[in-house]
Amino acid sequence: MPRVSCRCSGRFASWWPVAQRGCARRGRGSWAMSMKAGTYKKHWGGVDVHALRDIVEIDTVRQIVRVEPGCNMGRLSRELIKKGWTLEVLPELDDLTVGGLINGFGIETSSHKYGLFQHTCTAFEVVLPNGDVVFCDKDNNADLFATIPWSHGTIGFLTAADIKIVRAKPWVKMEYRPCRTQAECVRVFEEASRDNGNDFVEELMYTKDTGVVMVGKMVDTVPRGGTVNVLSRWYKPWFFTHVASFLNRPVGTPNAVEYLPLRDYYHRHTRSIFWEIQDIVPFGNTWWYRYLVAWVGTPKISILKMTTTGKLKVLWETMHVAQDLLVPISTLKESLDLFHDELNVYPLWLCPMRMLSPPENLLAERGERPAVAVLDRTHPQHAFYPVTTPAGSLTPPHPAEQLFCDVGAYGVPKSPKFHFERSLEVVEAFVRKVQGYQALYADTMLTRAQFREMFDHRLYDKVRDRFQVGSLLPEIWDKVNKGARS
Ligand SMILES: NC(=O)C1=CN([C@@H]2O[C@H](COP(=O)(O)OP(=O)(O)OC[C@H]3O[C@@H](n4cnc5c(N)ncnc54)[C@H](OP(=O)(O)O)[C@@H]3O)[C@@H](O)[C@H]2O)C=CC1
Ligand SMILES: C=C(/C=C/[C@@H](C)[C@H]1CC[C@H]2C3=CC=C4C[C@@H](O)CC[C@]4(C)[C@H]3CC[C@]12C)C(C)C
Repeated sequence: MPRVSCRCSGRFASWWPVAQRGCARRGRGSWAMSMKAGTYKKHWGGVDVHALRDIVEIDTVRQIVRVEPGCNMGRLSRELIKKGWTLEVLPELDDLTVGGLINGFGIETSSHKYGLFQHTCTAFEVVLPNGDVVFCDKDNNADLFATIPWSHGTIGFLTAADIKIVRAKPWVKMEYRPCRTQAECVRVFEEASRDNGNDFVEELMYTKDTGVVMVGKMVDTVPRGGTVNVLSRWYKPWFFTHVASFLNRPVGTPNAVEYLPLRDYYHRHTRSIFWEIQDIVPFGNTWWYRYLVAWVGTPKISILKMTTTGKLKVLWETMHVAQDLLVPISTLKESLDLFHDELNVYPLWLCPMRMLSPPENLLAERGERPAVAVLDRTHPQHAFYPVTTPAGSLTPPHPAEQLFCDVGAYGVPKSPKFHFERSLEVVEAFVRKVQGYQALYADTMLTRAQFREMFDHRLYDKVRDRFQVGSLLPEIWDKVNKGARS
């Protein structure tokens, strides 16, 4: 059986005894993007995968990049774009890692075409709790391949992944479409998301009724007279404030168009950590801050995490939310209303994502009728996709429901109703009702039973039994529930 990267496997001989003493975890600790450190990192044995962060190979014939799990998006975008290539889905914060995006979830503004980050992977190399190094793809160990995404390291350690690459063009032609009613915000966003001719689709909602839909296409050149905006320059305003300015244009003026360097586009939210920076450095968008301090760079999330302690930490945990909910697009209006009522946090991030059906062999094994008939097979890249996970949990609730939307709320809620735990429970109950999903980097109040209701564990349980993961590795809920993080 082919292996993705055998050179990693030698390192496990010395790691594994730690895992066998009870449980195992990766060694990234507070460097990780998850909001809080897992307390499991203190109690359970550890396996350090820090050293695995290389780009092993860029195969332009097979259109695959082979990477180790610690490689981050900042590095991948730099190396690939330099060579004229990019990932189908390249999440926007520089420090997000391949391992975290596959074992958790990864999304970007091209997800309306390609699905989640994990859908663009074609093979994984995994070290199982018994020390075996296993290769998996859609034909070999397909069940393992399907269950690694969303499994949060509870089946084994990912040591390498093959990810699809596509040709990159140097510029993104970006059109900003301001919308001034909630109905318009939903309609314009949905129409753009259903159009595969758009390379990138995103919306920032600034109030309940106003938002800017951004539609991007990769292009080779900037036409004469085209407006170029090099977003990464230190003196540029934060991206979300720049986007908000398009709402000030008089109604009826043509939509603004800008040309953004591709890599600047991808990392447009890195400098302002979406918009979290406004609560961390409230004067950070002033001209004097930019000239005196901002040129040094943005504070790293990992550093912020390590330095947020004591009362400040309690404040962040009770007065601030960071939640991403994946909901069927047909429920977008209802979701926006609920978010407004319970949280009233703006800007809100809207990112469309294509929901992909599990492969027929796995559905048949589960005794289910394939929903593939409704997939858009006219596009060659959509002909086959693996199950998302756990256990195909991200299968659309209804075959016709293929488009979902990530609604991201990051900031300090202004709703008078807001109470951290109660509001989170209300929002989670809504997401379960509409058969949506929750991102697990943030807090979840779900009980184990509710969690199993949101994420279908059938294949996941089978795979853990098959590889005798047993008590060597915890279940996902044991790692992500509120009590397991501090
Ligand atoms: N646009 C996007 O998609 C964005 C996504 N995010 C979120 O951030 C997360 C990614 O952040 P990042 O800091 O890279 O990842 P994390 O270190 O936060 O890891 C996320 C999860 O994946 C597990 N994991 C990571 N690497 C491996 C591996 N090699 N083998 C097995 N399990 C692994 C971690 O286990 P353990 O806890 O044991 O280390 C953890 O449970 C995503 O899961 C996503 O939800 C955040 C911002 C933007
Ligand atoms: C998942 C998505 C986006 C998420 C980001 C907005 C959040 C991911 C990690 C979050 C943070 C981690 C740690 C922090 C330290 C604290 O002291 C302050 C807050 C924060 C910086 C926090 C801020 C929000 C995140 C960056 C989408 C794109 C799918």
